[in-house]
Parts: sequence; C-alpha cells; structure tokens
Amino acid sequence: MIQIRNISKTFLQRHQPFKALDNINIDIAEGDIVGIIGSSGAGKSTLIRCVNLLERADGGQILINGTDLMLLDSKALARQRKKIGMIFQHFNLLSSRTVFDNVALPLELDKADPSRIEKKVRELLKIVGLEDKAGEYPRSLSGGQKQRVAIARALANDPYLLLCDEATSALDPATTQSILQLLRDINQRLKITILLITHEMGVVKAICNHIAVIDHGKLVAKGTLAQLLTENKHPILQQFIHTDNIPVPQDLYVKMKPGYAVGLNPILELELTGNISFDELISQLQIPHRLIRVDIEYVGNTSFGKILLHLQGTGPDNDKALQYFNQQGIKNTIRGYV
Ligand SMILES: Nc1ncnc2c1ncn2[C@@H]1O[C@H](COP(=O)(O)OP(=O)(O)OP(=O)(O)O)[C@@H](O)[C@H]1O
Repeated sequence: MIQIRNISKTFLQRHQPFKALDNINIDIAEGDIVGIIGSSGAGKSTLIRCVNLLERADGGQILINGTDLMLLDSKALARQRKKIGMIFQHFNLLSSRTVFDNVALPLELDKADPSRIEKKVRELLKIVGLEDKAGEYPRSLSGGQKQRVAIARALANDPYLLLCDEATSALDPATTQSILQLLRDINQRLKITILLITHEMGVVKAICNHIAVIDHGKLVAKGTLAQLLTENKHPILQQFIHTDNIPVPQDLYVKMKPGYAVGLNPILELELTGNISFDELISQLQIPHRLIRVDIEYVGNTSFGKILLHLQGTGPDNDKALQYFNQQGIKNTIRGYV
C-alpha cells in the first residue's frame, strides 16, 4: 500500500514562492494501476517525482507499507528507491551502451556478480520482447523498442512500484498500445503496482483502474473512471466524452427534413454519459428503430458516447420514446426527419 499524504511542494519562481502541489492525498493499493491526469503545468511530474523523492516535498508523508520515505536517511532511502522503477517520456538510455548494458546498469551499480547479471538481463529482455536486440545500441532502435529497454532496466531490481512519467507521449498510437499492453502484462505477471502520469486520456482508459485528477496543484477528483465520469463533472473529465456530432450518412442526409411532417420519423442523436448502459437502452426501446451509428465505449457497467438512431414507430410511439429518454436524463437531439 502506497499512501501519499498531505504532499505540498513550493518552488521559487523569479524569487517568488509558487505552490506546484497543494496538500495532495492519494492511496494506491498493491497491484493497482493508477493514472494521474491533468493539463500541462498541473503538477503531475512534480508529484510523481515527490513519490520517489527525486523531488523533496515541503511536508507530508510518502508511506510505503507504513514506512515514511521522507524520514529515511540517505542510505535507507537509496535502498527503498531501488525498489521503485521509473520510466520517462524520452527513455533516458545511455547511447554509448548496448541494450544489454543499459539493462545491466542498475545491477552493476548494485555490484551483482556477472553470472547473475547475465541471467537477469536475458530474463528481462525476454519479458520486454527484445532478446534479439541485446547487442544493439539505442540509436538503431525504434521509439517503442527504446521504451522497452527502459522498462527492462526499470525492472532490474525487482521493483514493487513502477513510476511512468509520460511514458508513451513520444510514441505513435500503435506503439503506445503495445507499450501499454506490456505495462499491463508486467502489472499482472510480476504484480508490480504502477503509477503513471499522462495527458493522454486514451492511456488512462486503456489501463488504469483508478484515476486522480490534478489541476493547478490540487487534487480535484479521484476514483475509478466510471465513478469520475458519472459523479464528477470536472471539465477535464469531459474530454473523455465525445463531443462531436455524429455525421448523418449521405443517403439519409439528402432526404432529411428539418421539421416534422406526416410520414416522417425523427433521426435522433443520443448521448450516453454513464447513467444507462447501451444494452439496457436498446432493450428498453420497444419500438421499431434503426441504429445508424454507435460510437460508445464501455467503462465498467456503464457506457459513454453517442448514438445516431432513426425511430420508426408511429407518431405516438416515437413521442413515448422521446419521453423515456428525457425521463432517464439521456441527452437527445433531433437532427432531422426522414
Ligand atoms: N524546478 C522547478 N522550479 C520552479 N518551478 C517549477 C519547477 N518544476 C516545476 N515547476 C513548476 O511547477 C508547476 C508544475 O510543473 P509540472 O512539471 O509538475 O507539471 P506537469 O503537470 O507535469 O506539466 P507537463 O504535463 O507540461 O509536464 C509548473 O508551473 C512548473 O513551471
């Protein structure tokens, strides 16, 4: 269990104190993947650096299974730090060392014997899928491969916690997915708790069980993604929900009329914001209809996103359906009539 307790951090900016973190409290359970999100300058990097004391907070506690890292002397802190791995946006590999030697570095610093280093590095390279790259130099690797090397290096001392500072921000979407998959595997297979910071909502949606939202140095929300989307309306969370209108397909668009006329049926855009699941909505909609487009995501037992629907019941039936949506608090917009 990792407990971040009352962590504040003040920097001097042009001789003036600036509070980058203001009394942050977060609990991280063993085996969790926690994402810290927030806009640029919110304090994410500062917070993650306070966790392994790369940055020393003004006050507060960083409790790891009850031990407060802030109170340790430098020797004891160094011992604890070995058990906290960290990866960065720009990988931070040593260009003069091969892949093998980059991964071996923490073990060499720890004065491990060569046979143990050999065995451990081979094992780590296998975990990250780079067994065949041991002798290469970082310059000949892709961004994703470099991050894999950095992950292997971060795992060298068998950490219980992995800190990821914008670890996928320099990678393309496909590579991002593969690195996230690797992080998920590591979390599950090696039982390593992960604390990551990101400004990419996709990253959080892909792997985090819990989320903390930081804004101007303050913790403004925390919980599961589903909880945050349903209970907390902080503007930063709205980015999770699709806001663009769904385009009406061309064949319907050309026939669409702006107002009701006898024989026409409404084309509706519905917005699901977590209060009802898509499956439940469809099962409750007991009138003829056609789903034109569904752009939703499942988060836990709820659904978020938009649906374009052509109601095809009788006039009164269509009205009843609209009434039902309103009663359920489902935002609905009539885009036109066909
Ligand atoms: N060493 C420092 N000296 C002075 N101010 C600093 C220092 N480090 C960070 N800050 C300030 O603290 C605030 C938070 O910075 P931080 O890097 O933690 O934000 P962030 O949320 O990680 O942003 P980004 O996503 O852009 O990296 C910023 O206003 C930054 O200018």
